Parts: sequence; C-alpha cells; structure tokens
Amino acid sequence: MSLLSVENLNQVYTDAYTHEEMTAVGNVSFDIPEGQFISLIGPSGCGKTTVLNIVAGFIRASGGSVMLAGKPISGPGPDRGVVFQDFALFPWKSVEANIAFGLKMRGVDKAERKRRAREVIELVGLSGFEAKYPHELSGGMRQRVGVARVLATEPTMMLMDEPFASIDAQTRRVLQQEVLRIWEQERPTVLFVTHDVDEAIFMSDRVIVLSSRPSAVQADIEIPIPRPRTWSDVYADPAFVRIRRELMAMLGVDDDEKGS
Ligand SMILES: Nc1ncnc2c1ncn2[C@@H]1O[C@H](COP(=O)(O)OP(=O)(O)OP(=O)(O)O)[C@@H](O)[C@H]1O
Repeated sequence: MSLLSVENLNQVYTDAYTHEEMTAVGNVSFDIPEGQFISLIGPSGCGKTTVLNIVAGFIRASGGSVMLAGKPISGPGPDRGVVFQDFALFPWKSVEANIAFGLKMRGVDKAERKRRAREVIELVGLSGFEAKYPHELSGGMRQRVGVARVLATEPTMMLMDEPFASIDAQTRRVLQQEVLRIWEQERPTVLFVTHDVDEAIFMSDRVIVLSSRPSAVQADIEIPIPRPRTWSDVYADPAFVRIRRELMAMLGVDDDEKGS
C-alpha cells in the first residue's frame, strides 16, 4: 500500500507585486510505498521544492490531493521530518541539544531524549561532537546533525530538499553513502529532491522526472541496482550507465555536464 499518494497536484503562485498568476506545478501524480526512497528531479524551476513543501505541509496546494497514510495533509506534523539544504540548525544549541530538540517538543522525557540523541549521534558518526556548536563543525558535519535531528524523531516520512547541495563534492559522496547506509538500517520512507542525476540514481528505488513548468510527471523510473550500494559498485553497474544516459537525454543535458 502507498504511504504517500499525490494526485493531480497543482500549484499556482500569484506574484506579490504584479498579481500575475504563474502555474508552477501543472498536474503531478505519484505514489510512494512505505519504505521506498524516491527522488524527484527535473529542470530548474519545475516545482520540485514546491511539491516537497506541499508534502511537508508548509504550503497549501492550489489543487489536487496529498494523502499520507490515508489522511489528507493539512499542515506540518510530527509524522514528517525535513532535512534542509542550509541545515537549519539552532546556532546557540549544541549538537546534542539540536538533535534532542524535536523530542523535547514532543514531550519526551529528558533521559529518553538523551538516549535517543546519543543513539543517532553514533549512527551518523558524530560521537565525540555532542557538546560542539554548529559553528564549530564543517558543512558535512552540520548536515549529519540535520539528518540526525530528523532521524531522532522517527518520522513516518523523511523529506530532503537538496541536502548535499552546499557541501563540497568529495564530502558529498561520503555523505550520500553514509545516509544510504543509515537508510538501509532504519528504512524510513524518503522523498528526496535533487539536481544531481547521479545522486538520484545512487540513492533511490525510483526516480521521478518532472517536466518543465507547468510540470507533470514525465517519467517514473525503477532503479534495479542491488543494495547495499557503494559508489564503486554503482558506477560499475550497467543499469547505472543506461539510466543515467536516459535521464540526461530527458533533461536535455550533455552526458559530461552531470545535471545542472
Ligand atoms: N512563494 C512563491 N511565490 C511565487 N513564486 C514562487 C514561490 N515559490 C516558488 N515560486 C516559483 O515557482 C517555480 C517553481 O519553484 P520551485 O522552487 O518549486 O522549483 P524547483 O524545481 O525546486 O527549482 P530549482 O530546481 O531551481 O530549485 C519557480 O518559478 C519559482 O520562482
């Protein structure tokens, strides 16, 4: 059964100054079964972040329906955790306090907060950094905190909006592998927005391609690469090469441009 069901989603924005209407999301439908990792890719401005923000409950859609576990989404909720590109950590809180914050908001007692925070800190490889503040960490480490903070609350769905975009290329490859390792252990259902075709294939069970604005689903591609995955396995897999070529052609990019 689908955990997330997006049907005929439509989003029209009105320009605050000119009052002109612009259809960002035309008509988008897709389903995500429980435990799947799905990436959303497409040309710049096609509405990927808008779709994710509607699923997060940050934006109310102009039309269509979004159901999570059979219930319509009407706002943000503890069943969804969002990992943002810019980490969105509290600068005045330590690593451990940032991670425990969501649990505190949910009324989890102090001892349990500490236990769960320590558990996910270990999972994301930040043991020893519990007392550090965000400014004392590298970008890659800050995003580990961003991921840990969401994992700590055990959401039904994890929503990730280009979580590695502001991290240097080498660290990004390490983090992608790490997040995949964690995902394989915990198996949350994931909706992942990215510009990076290689990343989408590497991480996902399915890649959904949106067309340019007003967007619709142009393709929904299964990734038949066995798990657990490492970059070296995936690069050597003929399915990776074939799907990459297919996606690049769909997005109208040359093979050596690697997305946008
Ligand atoms: N709050 C808003 N008000 C008006 N227009 C908006 C708003 N948010 C997004 N848009 C416009 O809607 C379109 C889709 O934006 P969105 O950020 O969802 O696309 P995207 O595919 O995630 O883009 P990118 O790949 O560049 O990150 C863009 O043209 C954007 O300028």
